Amino acid sequence: MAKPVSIEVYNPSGKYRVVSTKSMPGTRWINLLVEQDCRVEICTQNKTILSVDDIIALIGDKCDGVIGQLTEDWGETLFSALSKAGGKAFSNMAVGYNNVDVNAANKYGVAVGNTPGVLTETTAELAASLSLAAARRIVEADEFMRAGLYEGWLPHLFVGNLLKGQTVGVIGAGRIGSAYARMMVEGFKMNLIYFDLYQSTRLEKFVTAYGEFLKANGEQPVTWKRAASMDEVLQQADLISLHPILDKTTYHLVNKERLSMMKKEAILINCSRGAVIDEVALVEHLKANPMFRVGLDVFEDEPFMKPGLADMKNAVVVPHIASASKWTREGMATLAALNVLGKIKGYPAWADPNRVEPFLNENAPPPAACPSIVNAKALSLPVSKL
Ligand SMILES: NC(=O)C1=CN([C@@H]2O[C@H](COP(=O)(O)OP(=O)(O)OC[C@H]3O[C@@H](n4cnc5c(N)ncnc54)[C@H](O)[C@@H]3O)[C@@H](O)[C@H]2O)C=CC1
Ligand SMILES: O=C(O)C(=O)CO
Repeated sequence: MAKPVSIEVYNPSGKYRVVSTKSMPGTRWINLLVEQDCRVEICTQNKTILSVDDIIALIGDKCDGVIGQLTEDWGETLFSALSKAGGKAFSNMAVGYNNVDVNAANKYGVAVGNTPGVLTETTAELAASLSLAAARRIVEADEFMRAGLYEGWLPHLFVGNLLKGQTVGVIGAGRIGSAYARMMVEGFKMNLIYFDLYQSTRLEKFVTAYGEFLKANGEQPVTWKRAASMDEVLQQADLISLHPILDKTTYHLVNKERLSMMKKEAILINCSRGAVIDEVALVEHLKANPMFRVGLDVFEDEPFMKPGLADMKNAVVVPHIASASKWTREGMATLAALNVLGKIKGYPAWADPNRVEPFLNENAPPPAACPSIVNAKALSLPVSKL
């Protein structure tokens, strides 16, 4: 028997019961649910990662939909419990949904939502921040200052890498990878090499146009290349940022062998999922190659780091904060709530989850649609017109 979990309730007499496994930023998401006759229950348990048992207790006997977090294990057990409680909708408050067994959700007819778009630039900005922090050794230099070790300017003090004119490599040039590529190309005049399963025509056009602009102004133009393999990116780039989804094909994509292909002074950034890198191999590589640097927002066994990583001066590490801006986190909460609400109300799935702006406009009611349902096709859900 699962233990009871503490909750906060909004609109106790609401017809539909929607549970959020965590308190989420902003109030718009709560208001939107309450206005549509939902009773909203928010888990207030003082525990960062809820177990499957905790969530079963939250779902209870009657639950129409759940908003959950990327730290939770949404598999057969939870979808079966949600379905038994009459639930038809779940949304991750995240764009990544590698914590969700979508096949299990399909089996129980539960729609699975995610939150694309609203975090694209925020996440890309953190990847860019880590790139600069690693290239210019900002964390090491900060620690040095605070330790009272600075005795005056020196020609060799904290010499790092200049990005201008170097090559940025992007693996996974989807929404976030493309946004990051544009920032680094335009902001730092870097050349681009990318690898993705699909061609990113818009990104290529952007770099071409910027290159022409630079040339017309008497500057060295930037260039782009779509690599035929990921290895080509690893071998040629000076700064590499990982932005694929995590699935079977991207698990340990960067392993010992691939690390050894990279330039000795390369920089590797990961704001996707920790398991895209073999973190044990990475620690060994950092030890053997002091000029190689990494910037990591995500880790293989979050919240833990593999032994030795915390001691590495050539690693900048932050706790999975890439989407952590106020506007983005409030928007993620809104999209997640609207995914669940839309399914409960029988609304169609939004036709283009890359264009979710209408749901984020606080001055107008959101469209009568679910912003992003990843298994809409598998469940044969109707699709809205834009
Ligand atoms: N650190 C953080 O806080 C955040 C992490 N993320 C992670 O970033 C991921 C990407 O997000 P979006 O850009 O919005 O998704 P997206 O779906 O637009 O982009 C993912 C890209 O990866 C490509 N891809 C898939 N398998 C690949 C492979 N084997 N090799 C190379 N490319 C491959 C896809 O074709 C796609 O273009 C999310 O799935 C999530 O895991 C997203 C937001 C915040
Ligand atoms: O959205 C995601 O996938 C995250 O990792 C957190 O924003």
